[in-house]
Formats: sequence, C-alpha cells, structure tokens
Amino acid sequence: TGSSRPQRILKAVQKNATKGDPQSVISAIDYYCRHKEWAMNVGDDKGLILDSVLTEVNPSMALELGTYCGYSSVRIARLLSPNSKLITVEFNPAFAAIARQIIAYAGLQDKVTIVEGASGDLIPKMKERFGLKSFDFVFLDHWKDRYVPDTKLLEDCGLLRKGTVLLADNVICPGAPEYLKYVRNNPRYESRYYPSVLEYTKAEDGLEKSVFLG
Ligand SMILES: O=C(NC/C=C/[C@H]1O[C@@H](n2cnc3cncnc32)[C@H](O)[C@@H]1O)c1cc([N+](=O)[O-])cc(O)c1O
Ligand SMILES: [Mg+2]
Repeated sequence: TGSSRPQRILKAVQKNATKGDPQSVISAIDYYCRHKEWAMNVGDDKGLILDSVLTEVNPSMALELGTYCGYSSVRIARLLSPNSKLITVEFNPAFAAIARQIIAYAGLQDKVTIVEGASGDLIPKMKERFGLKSFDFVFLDHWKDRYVPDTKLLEDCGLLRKGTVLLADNVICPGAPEYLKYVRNNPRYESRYYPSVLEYTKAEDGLEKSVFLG
C-alpha cells in the first residue's frame, strides 16, 4: 500500500528542512501543503496570529488538542521560554508517530510531550499525570464538536486559571458555531475574533481568542 499524507509530509521535512531548525521545518511543511498537497495544518497565515498571541501570553504550561502532524506543536514550542512545556494530545497513533518525528527533527522534543489518547479521557488525568496546577495557554485544533465539551472539562478539572488564554482554530471553516456561542455569551470569558484565511487557501477562516476570567 502507498504512503499516507502525514508520511509524505514527514518526507518533505526530511528532504527540505534543516535538522534542529524549527523555522525550516515550518517552511518545508507550508511549501509542501501549499504547492503539492493540502493538509489541515493551521498554516502560515493563521500561524502568524498563533505566534503573536503565544508571544504575548508567554506560557509556562501550554496544551494543544489535536496534534495531527505536529506543525502547530513546532510553531508553539519554538517560541516557548526555557523550562516552559507543551503537552499535545493526539488519539491517532499513526499521526502521533509522524508528529513525534517532525517535532524531533525540529529539535524540540525536550519541550513537547505528545500524549496519545482521546482528549475527553486524558484531560481529567492531566493534573495527576503531569503534576501541573493549570494551563496558561490552550490551542484547540481537534474535532470541532469537541471544542465545547473539552473546554467545559478543562474548567471542571480546574485546569484553567484567571487569565488562561484559549485559542481556537477553524471557528469559521469548517466552523465551530456552538463553541463561538459558548465563549462569546459567557461572562467567564473575554473573547475576540482574529480574521484570516483557511490554511493554503483564500477561503475565510479565523482564530477565536478567549481569556478565562476565573
Ligand atoms: O477537521 C479538522 N481538524 C480536526 C483535527 C483532527 C486531529 O486531531 C485529532 N483528534 C481529533 N479529536 C481528538 C480528540 N482527542 C485527541 N485527538 C483528537 C485527530 O486524530 C486529528 O489528528 C480541520 C479541517 C479543516 N478543513 O478545512 O476541513 C481545516 C482545519 O484547520 C482543521 O483543523
Ligand atoms: Mg485546524
């Protein structure tokens, strides 16, 4: 049988990027997915917004839901301060295996922990497993109908603190309408929409940044 799209993305990284250079890994994936084969990475346009929000928050503990090939894990981890960590959750073992190799190729394996499993099962175990109090930053980029239940779960498990920033991909395309309703009409969140485009296309999409007010 042939290769998978994630495997072809890994090959493109190994062929075109420089080991230990996160920016070259990001550029290699963006080039491949823009010119050869589309893939659901947050991409370069929305990636710049992710970078700026992340730099502003400067999280010690970051969480990503939906690793896929690890593109946004690399984008996030490359901007973390020393001793800061990213935990990224992925339930497809094949995708997790590719992401692990791409994150390692970028030289960011010491900053990123990939946890295999379903977010709904793993979130309640995070405190005990990682001895953490709360997350400073959460990037939501997994199945869009999981954004609301997992946000509620993060609240209920005491994993959000006053000021934690949630950043959600695809709130327009494919869309996360229930999530927008949840965070925008909620006194516990201060929400703002960052307009952009769907990765590697001209279609409208954007990121929703929501600050948890405690
Ligand atoms: O569907 C999209 N993303 C879903 C992402 C899914 C990824 O997160 C994992 N996952 C899902 N629920 C999970 C629960 N727990 C753990 N991993 C999970 C899946 O195994 C996959 O690796 C999408 C689609 C488009 N699009 O244009 O169609 C564009 C985008 O930017 C997208 O993000
Ligand atoms: Mg996405």
